[in-house]
Amino acid sequence: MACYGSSCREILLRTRLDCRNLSELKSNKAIFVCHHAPVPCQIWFSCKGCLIRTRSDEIGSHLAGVVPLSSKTNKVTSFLQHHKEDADKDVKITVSEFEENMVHGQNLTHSMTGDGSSLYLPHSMTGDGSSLYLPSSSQDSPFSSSVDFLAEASETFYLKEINSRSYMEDLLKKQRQELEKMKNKHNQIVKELQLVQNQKLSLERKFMENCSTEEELEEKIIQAVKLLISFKGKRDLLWKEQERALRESHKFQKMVKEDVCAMHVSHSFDISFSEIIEATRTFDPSMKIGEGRFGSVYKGIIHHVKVAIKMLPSCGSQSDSDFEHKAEILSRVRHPNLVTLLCACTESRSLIYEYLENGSLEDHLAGHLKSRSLPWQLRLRIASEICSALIFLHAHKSSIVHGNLKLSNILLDANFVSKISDLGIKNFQNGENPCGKNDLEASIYLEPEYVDGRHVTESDVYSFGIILLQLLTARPASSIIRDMRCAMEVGNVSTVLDHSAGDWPLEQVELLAFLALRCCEEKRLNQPDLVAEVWPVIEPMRDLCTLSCLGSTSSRLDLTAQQRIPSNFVCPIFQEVMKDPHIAADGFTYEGDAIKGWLNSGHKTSPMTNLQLDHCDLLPNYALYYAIQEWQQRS
Ligand SMILES: Nc1ncnc2c1ncn2[C@@H]1O[C@H](COP(=O)(O)OP(=O)(O)OP(=O)(O)O)[C@@H](O)[C@H]1O
Repeated sequence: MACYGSSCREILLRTRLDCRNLSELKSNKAIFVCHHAPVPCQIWFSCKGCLIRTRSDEIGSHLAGVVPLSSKTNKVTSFLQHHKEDADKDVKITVSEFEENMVHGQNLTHSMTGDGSSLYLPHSMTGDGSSLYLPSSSQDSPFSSSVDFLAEASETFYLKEINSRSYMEDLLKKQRQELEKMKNKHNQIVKELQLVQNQKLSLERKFMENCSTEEELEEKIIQAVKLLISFKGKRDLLWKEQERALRESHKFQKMVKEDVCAMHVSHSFDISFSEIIEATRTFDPSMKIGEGRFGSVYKGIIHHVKVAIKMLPSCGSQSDSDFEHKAEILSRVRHPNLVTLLCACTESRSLIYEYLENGSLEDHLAGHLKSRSLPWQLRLRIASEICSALIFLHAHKSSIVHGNLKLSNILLDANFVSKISDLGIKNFQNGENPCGKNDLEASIYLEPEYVDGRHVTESDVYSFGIILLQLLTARPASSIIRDMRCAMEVGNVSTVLDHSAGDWPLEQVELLAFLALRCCEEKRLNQPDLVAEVWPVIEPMRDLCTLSCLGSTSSRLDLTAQQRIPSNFVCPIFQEVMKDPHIAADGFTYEGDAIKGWLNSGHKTSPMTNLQLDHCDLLPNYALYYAIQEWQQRS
């Protein structure tokens, strides 16, 4: 028997009895209990089911009372169950219990627990205050019965313990499984947490990057805004400068117009010879443009206007008034595609024309100029312009016939707008006809029926046919009709085309070639009518060219003329870029003021074709207006 510290509120009783020596108690506790328990208490010491000693052996007392075990069974069992913690462990009786039993003089029964340990049972446990009788090892001794009972109880207890243990083990197993699950879950959560932390880190990194990008962008925005502000300032300045320049330009244009008007109004050849000398720097060779059958041509500036001065040879019998009169009549014939006769100098028999900067069609098609070859779009447009001018002339009340139409007389202005020159020049020749058969070059353009020396409109149609063929082929006029006819017969116009003009639209080309050959018919009667047959074919081609030029930024026409003013932006009457374009009944677009002025002055015909207008209504051409605006902003 062992006792753990007196401060401990419980006494652990354990009997370690040596069965080999039954006469002596070895356990100090047992000895203590034996000595200190109240005398009336009966104490049995047992070991492994054997009664080894009673206190009577020690103190010579005898049993105070024997209580039959059977009547006490329940209470003992419950006591045992109550106090037994584990079969292998000690049985505990609290000090208070023990002392109480000691104080009240209750008997303690020291009983076996089945494993050799001993137990004191207070008498109170028997329920009636009598002490527990534990029979001896003999069959019928009370101690022996007690041991059986204890064994039985222990067995029951053991079984219950086993059940409880298996239950506990199951429980434990489940709890372990739960724990395992929890662990797995925990691990999973830890992993997820790790993942989230990684994501958080990368997000933080991105956030930092974004922050720095944002700062950079902000910086850039600030710089861009500063730039914008400075650009706006510059733009405002430029606008002001542009306005000022425009005002000056308008002023200048007004001056020029006034000068030109002054020339027109006078119509009296008030250009003196000294002015001609001044303009030509005394006929400086560097001012000479060329020499024709009707005289030399010089360039010069008169009244701020660039002009071409044609010095006619002295006209013999032709009087000054005759010269002046003829010049005056010619100067009144105005068309956008006719070179305008501005004034004349009777003194020197000079005719002063508007100056066209881009030379003649002959120069371009014969490759005399170093500039690029004319693209097909421009050639088709030129064809329509010449046709338009001829229709205008032929529709004139006196039916004006040019009579000297050829490539060298088709001039191109700064915008590559074509104009027919030398109109009526033959009227200044006395008697002799400069376009006689002896002039080989000029004769090629003459119709075969030209025999009587009298030109008729059909002569111009024939010449126009030759010019059309030359525009298509750029071949010499001498063999051009034959060449084209051959090509048409074998159905291969392409072989005679001038491919330096680009990819011709063959469908249109064939139409035009067919029309040109009809113009070149030997019999006048077989020639087509310009208004009824030629114009309806050529006009759509002109529109096609305009679309093609506008649509294709890479076209060669653009290369040559885009930097210049697009011809359709220029008013055919004012010859200026239009500010307020209006479409008239003839389908042409004019500057609003120009066409209104034309109509208000009593004209009922088209300024372009001289044909009667169906009506005098005008329609604003907004599409062209916006195109001009856009172009002006770009350039
Ligand atoms: N208004 C003009 N602007 C610019 N150049 C012109 C003008 N008129 C004529 N020329 C140029 O002057 C040159 C001579 O022209 P001109 O009309 O006198 O002779 P031609 O047309 O060559 O032959 P022809 O005398 O048979 O008509 C040509 O090269 C022509 O391009």
